[in-house]
Amino acid sequence: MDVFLIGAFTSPFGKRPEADFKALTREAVTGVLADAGLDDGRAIDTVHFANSFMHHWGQHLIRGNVCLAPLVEAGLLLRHTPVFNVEGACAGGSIAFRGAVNEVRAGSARLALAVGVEKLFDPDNPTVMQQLFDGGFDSFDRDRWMREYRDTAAAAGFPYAPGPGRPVTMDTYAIQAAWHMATYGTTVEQIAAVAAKNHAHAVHNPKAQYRTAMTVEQVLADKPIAAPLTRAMCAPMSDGAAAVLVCDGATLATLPAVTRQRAVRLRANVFTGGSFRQAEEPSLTRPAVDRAYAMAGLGPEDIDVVEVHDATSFCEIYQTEMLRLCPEGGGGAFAAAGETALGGRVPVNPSGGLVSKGHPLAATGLSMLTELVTQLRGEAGARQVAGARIALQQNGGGTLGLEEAVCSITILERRG
Ligand SMILES: CC(=O)CC(=O)SCCNC(=O)CCNC(=O)[C@H](O)C(C)(C)COP(=O)(O)OP(=O)(O)OC[C@H]1O[C@@H](n2cnc3c(N)ncnc32)[C@H](O)[C@@H]1OP(=O)(O)O
Repeated sequence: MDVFLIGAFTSPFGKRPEADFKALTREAVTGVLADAGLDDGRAIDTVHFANSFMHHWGQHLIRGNVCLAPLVEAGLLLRHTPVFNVEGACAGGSIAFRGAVNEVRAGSARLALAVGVEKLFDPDNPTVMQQLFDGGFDSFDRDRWMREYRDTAAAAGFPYAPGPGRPVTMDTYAIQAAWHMATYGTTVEQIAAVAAKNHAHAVHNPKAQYRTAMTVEQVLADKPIAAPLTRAMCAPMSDGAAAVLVCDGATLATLPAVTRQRAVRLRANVFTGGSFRQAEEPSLTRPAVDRAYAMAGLGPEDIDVVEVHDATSFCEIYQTEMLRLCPEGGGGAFAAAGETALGGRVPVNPSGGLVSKGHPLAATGLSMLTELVTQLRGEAGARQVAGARIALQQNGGGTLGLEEAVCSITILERRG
């Protein structure tokens, strides 16, 4: 059954101590309804709600129900609308999207909403991310997995040394970056070129957390986080929310003409799950994207615009390889040659990516979809990819060993 994205919305991302979870949820839901041209959400049959960190702020269970209750009270959603709470770290929003899509496909909903809401920035506890991942990683035997890459990384001149002031996520990506440099000859300048490209893209994204262009030299000179990564190559701590509304073809036919015209078709949605053996295999992205290409009857050469999970700028290099947009090991040179910049062969992260746009975990996957829907509608203004018809999202979540625990690939197509 065809599934259509009829609304997509992302709140401004950033350090937003003024906005609590309910306020961010309201922003996302009212925003997506307005985007879809709906006066209210009373026709929504089901809501899938993603969050990872609300426990830190005192809300452990039924997180979405609590955040959505004021909207039910205000008459924006029907009483008794079911809410499904999901958690998938940085891919939580994509998991919520999958839930909404599956309900439409199964016929249990005609109109389904996916929402992701997150608050990471705590002025009273700036190391909250570090604490969460450190606790979780103990049970994943992190050191055993890091050892697999550590020797190669050391040979590249970047021996792993645990340090304060950063979460272990940045360490795992630093080690992978060093391994890539040693194995393929990728340079730190190429990683910095990816960061500089995304910071330049974010200048044109009014919702982005950081909208200041940076040169390669400025990126390299920024605060060291975990060698070879500097701060300007790392996703920041962010608050924000995003939402996507999906429906079936029969429902689409009943909606206002402007909503129908701006609707985007889902061509493929594939997930893969992590294992403890990832260090011995290609990333989760490779099997996921191969299935997605087969499902859509498309290949990498058909993709016009991409949003990838650049938790660090190194990740973008690796993911462009795993998505088959360039040869394995060639991601650094591909980016440095401008192929992934706006105006290049296949623009990647026109939104600015996680590094500049921000990375409020559970909202991230849905914000990527918002960007791609905006691009396919031709509404992205100064960051528009000319003639974009097919778009691809890659969103990773959590970490098992050294790679993600969840990978989501979504392919979207412009209608008409
Ligand atoms: C495993 C998965 O599930 C997959 C994943 O995605 S893992 C990723 C999950 N996210 C993370 O782990 C977050 C990683 N990032 C961090 O922990 C921190 O941002 C950091 C350690 C990299 C830097 O922390 P810090 O040094 O304390 O910097 P911070 O105080 O936040 O920022 C200071 C200034 O630097 C600048 N800055 C920070 N990050 C920046 C960035 N990415 N780009 C540009 N400028 C930046 C800003 O001017 C900022 O000023 P504001 O406070 O006004 O925003």
